[in-house]
Amino acid sequence: MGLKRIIKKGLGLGEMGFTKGGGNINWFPGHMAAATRAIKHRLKISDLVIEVRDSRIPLSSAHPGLQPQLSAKRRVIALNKKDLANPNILNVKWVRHFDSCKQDYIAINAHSRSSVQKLLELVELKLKEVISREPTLLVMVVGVPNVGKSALINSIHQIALSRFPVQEKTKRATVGPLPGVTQDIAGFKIAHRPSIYVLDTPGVLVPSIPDIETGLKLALSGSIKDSVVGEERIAQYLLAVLNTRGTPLHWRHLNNRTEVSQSETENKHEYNLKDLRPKRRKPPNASDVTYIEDLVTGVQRALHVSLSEFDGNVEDENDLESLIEQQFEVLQRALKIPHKASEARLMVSKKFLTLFRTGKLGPFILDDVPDANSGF
Ligand SMILES: Nc1nc2c(ncn2[C@@H]2O[C@H](COP(=O)(O)OP(=O)(O)OP(=O)(O)O)[C@@H](O)[C@H]2O)c(=O)[nH]1
Repeated sequence: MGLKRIIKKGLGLGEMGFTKGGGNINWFPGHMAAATRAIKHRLKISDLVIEVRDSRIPLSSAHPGLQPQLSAKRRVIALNKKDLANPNILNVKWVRHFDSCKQDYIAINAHSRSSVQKLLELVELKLKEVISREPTLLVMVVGVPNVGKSALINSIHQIALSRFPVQEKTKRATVGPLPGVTQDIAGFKIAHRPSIYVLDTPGVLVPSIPDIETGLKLALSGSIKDSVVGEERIAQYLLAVLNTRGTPLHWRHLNNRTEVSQSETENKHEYNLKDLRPKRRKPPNASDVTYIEDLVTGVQRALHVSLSEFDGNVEDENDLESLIEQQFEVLQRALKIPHKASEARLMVSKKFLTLFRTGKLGPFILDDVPDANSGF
């Protein structure tokens, strides 16, 4: 298939931070090895683990190496960032998959209080149905980088404060999970009788990369730093995925607003796409929103036209490569990147990735649902 081949050929196997075939990655900082040992220790003393994964990559954001320890524990998989994942695929195919594995899971948005509350209800249910006499139960949050562990723990903290305001004075409760031994572990109290604490420090798992495509998916979702793989390769991969799935062919809903507001936006080349990130205090103003909407429409229109007019075969690696090359050029115009910019290709890649990662190009799930019984 064109996508698989282009990943190996066009994306420069071996030049990336991956070893051949995927394998270990050479960017893994030494201090994370110590962190992994600490996670194993905290896992031992926890009564339940919330394994956070990215809904866009429900399998690639798992950590196969730690799965034996995780599945030996009471575990709830929190498929976070559900707002960025295709709801039809998530709520039907993936739900069926996790059900068939008999694995407790819940799709959440870590920024949404009601969503996190539902997760906590499931956690309490799982703990209380088995343990009622323990005075203190511990819940640990783990996951690979950038899946939203801190966002989740912040939301849990807010909910904990509303349930047990006394925490406000002490901020954090130190709990002694083993009889007679007080451990220096801090958590937020979320339930009483038995007391349930969620540890305030998440366990950061090292992403596992069994093959190059998994590495690219992790990079696209932000679990591996862009600099390890290179923005251009990640953008190439994204274009390969979009084209082989025929996604741009669905972008027919294009209106004429881009032309209408072209003059308004032409002078705003310096607008920073970082401003797309949600801001609490200063939401983007109306003209910024219009600018982003026009940019998205322009990008979708450019990809729609280039794919629908393409007379090659996207399953053929050479054809797919030449289509992607053309698309880099049309994207440069759509993203209003000055033609002579020496770093144009890098700028195109960065802006295009930002649009995808913030969900502006629509919800997406990159992993395919595995065959029955192939694990989770
Ligand atoms: N759209 C969306 N973004 C989210 C969600 N949860 C977290 N994020 C964003 O994802 C990014 C990473 O979130 P963090 O909470 O820092 O992720 P983390 O797992 O703690 O990351 P590390 O500290 O690298 O291990 C941030 O920009 C969050 O705002 C979610 O449910 N939806």
